[in-house]
Amino acid sequence: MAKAPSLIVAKVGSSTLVDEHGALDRAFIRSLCDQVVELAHEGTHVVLVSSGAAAAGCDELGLSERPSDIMTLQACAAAGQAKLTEAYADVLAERGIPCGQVLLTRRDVVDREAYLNARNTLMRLLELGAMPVVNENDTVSVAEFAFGDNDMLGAIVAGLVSADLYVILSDVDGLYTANPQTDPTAKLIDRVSEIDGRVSSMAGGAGTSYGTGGMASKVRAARAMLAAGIPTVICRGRRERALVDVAHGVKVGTRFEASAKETPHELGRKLWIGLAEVVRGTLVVDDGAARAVTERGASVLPVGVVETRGTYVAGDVVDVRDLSGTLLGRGAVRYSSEDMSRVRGLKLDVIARFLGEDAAQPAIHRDELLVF
Ligand SMILES: Nc1ncnc2c1ncn2[C@@H]1O[C@H](COP(=O)(O)OP(=O)(O)O)[C@@H](O)[C@H]1O
Ligand SMILES: N[C@@H](CCC(=O)OP(=O)(O)O)C(=O)O
Repeated sequence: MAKAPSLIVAKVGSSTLVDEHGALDRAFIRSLCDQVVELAHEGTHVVLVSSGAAAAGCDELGLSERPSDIMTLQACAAAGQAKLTEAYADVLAERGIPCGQVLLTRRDVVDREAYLNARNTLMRLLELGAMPVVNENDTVSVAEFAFGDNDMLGAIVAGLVSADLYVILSDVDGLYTANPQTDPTAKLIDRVSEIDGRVSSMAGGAGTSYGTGGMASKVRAARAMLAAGIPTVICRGRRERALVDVAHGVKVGTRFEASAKETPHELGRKLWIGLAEVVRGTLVVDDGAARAVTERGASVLPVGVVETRGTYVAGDVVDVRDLSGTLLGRGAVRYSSEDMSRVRGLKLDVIARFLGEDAAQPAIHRDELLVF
């Protein structure tokens, strides 16, 4: 029998958290917390990524339907987040478990220091026997800094804490060959080992007015987890004991099994860069550099960079593309765009001679480069 996971990140969607009247479904929250407690007794910790703030806030503020303007939506999220955390905290307290609220934005994972602080907080909460409840900080996240959907936030958190398993609890049994709400012939897929264009094209948008990303965002998150070597299961959250069964290795929903080329631990640092969608520029590399990066996992050296695009500072995330424009990877660049245009095409010893030893660095170090 497979070893029980010691750390699970479980993401639960809005459509699973609210009842048919749009109010928080406390019976569901109780059953979810019961499962978390049962797993804790077995030595499996759970970090919960919970959506539902905007949905709960609509109910709290007396709005009959989900607003479409961003400011009212953010106000709903603020009102609802308080209710949501209170609901988890009350139920967990009855079971003797404290809960800690962690609200993140994409900016937090792009910034290395904030990323480490978030990780330290999550790990410390677990050490202290508390369950972290994570959500996007919707009141400050707008436009480019918004995760937009919590499926990817959950994937980022799973990478952040080097989880053994990522579970997406949704309002559907898993990934079907087509949206089962509109296609009655759609079949459930129980296992996926590679996400190609065929798999991606099966996954459509959200099924209810509460959900935001639909199956498409879950499959994107699963793809990131495959790259990180973290197995991912998408299943129906309301299925009785869904989380416990998945943790026990029962076949439930759709399982995306990682190819495990690299261990999650090794990939943890790179994942935050690869998933950061605030990309400030592009390095175009020659064929030799492209081969070195993709075949040998080498760093990108200035000598292989033929073109730099965009305006960035050292530490920003940039794309790496080959001469035909294919995206090879994404990494944290060590030069500003201004310096990059000076050093591109030069060998490190030449850069050292003209600019000093300290200035002679890889354009992107292999440890800070996620190759796709
Ligand atoms: N191929 C597919 N398989 C399963 N569900 C799909 C598929 N394509 C689209 N969907 C829709 O995705 C929905 C789940 O996503 P979403 O509504 O965002 O839920 P959540 O609130 O759990 O994030 C399903 O209810 C379904 O309507
Ligand atoms: N941060 C938002 C949730 C966004 C989101 O991704 O929702 P869902 O698609 O239901 O997981 C909220 O709490 O309302």
